[in-house]
Amino acid sequence: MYAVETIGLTKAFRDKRALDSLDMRVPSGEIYGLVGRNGSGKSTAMKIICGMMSSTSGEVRIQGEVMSACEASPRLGSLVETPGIYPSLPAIENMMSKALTLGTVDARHRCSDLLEMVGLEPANRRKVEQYSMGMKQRLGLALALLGDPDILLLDEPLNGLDPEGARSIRDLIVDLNRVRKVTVIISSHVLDQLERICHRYGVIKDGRMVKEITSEEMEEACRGGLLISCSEPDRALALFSEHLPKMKVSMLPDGVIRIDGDPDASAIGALLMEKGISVSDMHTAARDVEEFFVDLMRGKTVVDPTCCKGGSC
Ligand SMILES: Nc1ncnc2c1ncn2[C@@H]1O[C@H](COP(=O)(O)OP(=O)(O)OP(=O)(O)O)[C@@H](O)[C@H]1O
Repeated sequence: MYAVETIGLTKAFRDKRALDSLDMRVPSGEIYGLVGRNGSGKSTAMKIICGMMSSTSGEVRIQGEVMSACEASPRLGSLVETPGIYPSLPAIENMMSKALTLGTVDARHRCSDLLEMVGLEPANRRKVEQYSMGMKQRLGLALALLGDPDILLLDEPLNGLDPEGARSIRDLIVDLNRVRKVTVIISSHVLDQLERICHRYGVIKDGRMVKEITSEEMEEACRGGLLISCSEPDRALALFSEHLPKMKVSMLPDGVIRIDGDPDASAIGALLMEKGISVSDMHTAARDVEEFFVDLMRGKTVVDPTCCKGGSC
């Protein structure tokens, strides 16, 4: 059973399909990065999953249970768009207001604990309108955690944060996942931020899921391969196709041959020598992770189906 699953989720705004039969599967206990270019449908998916918006068709399941339109699961906390913050109140009063709505037991203690956990001072009487972007994000996170959710939905929580602020929010997310076993769905187009914390990624384009991929599969796909410059690249390419049928071999525009994955360089060198092809250069090179995602977001199929176990890549 998945923590969150969408099946054929579709959202049409007049002439625009923001989501087009989106299938998304988020296993329990993972940090899932929702990746896509601007306008690809990330926020729309988040809003429908957390019950802020209805879908045109399709299904959302939270922990296996089918959700009705605009129904908010009590097991889910969210930080999507501007959270329900009252700017003229201090953080603790904002927390108390939501705690009262939720009927939180021992509310003041719980609110103070959560504010401390996200790095805000519960006794600070400053109005939230005077807070920095990072402080508001922290408050939004504390509010999302008030119902003690199993699942946390965070739409661009690192937006506008300086490197230190982003790192502390990232640390907090990792901590919630590791210690409290909270499943986290986080959207961002700051790829290197996600790369540090996610177990799995869903890459969406034009409202459709292009690929769901684990971080291990991504590492494998980006591990790169062997780049070979030799005297007769065309003959070498034919040779590799014959002798290395399971390897993905391609010729780059400059005539360099690339063998993906982790081929045995010395055996390849020996094969070329045996066939009288001289090698001027041979080295391994990794594929850039950002480039990998950008290719996926553009809809390019960049993952070699032979590189992953189990066929899920
Ligand atoms: N209320 C709306 N009315 C009309 N079109 C909308 C509405 N909300 C979103 N859209 C359109 O749906 C598409 C998906 O938008 P969405 O905000 O979900 O994308 P996103 O991936 O979150 O983008 P970003 O990274 O810029 O936040 C966009 O083309 C957007 O213009």
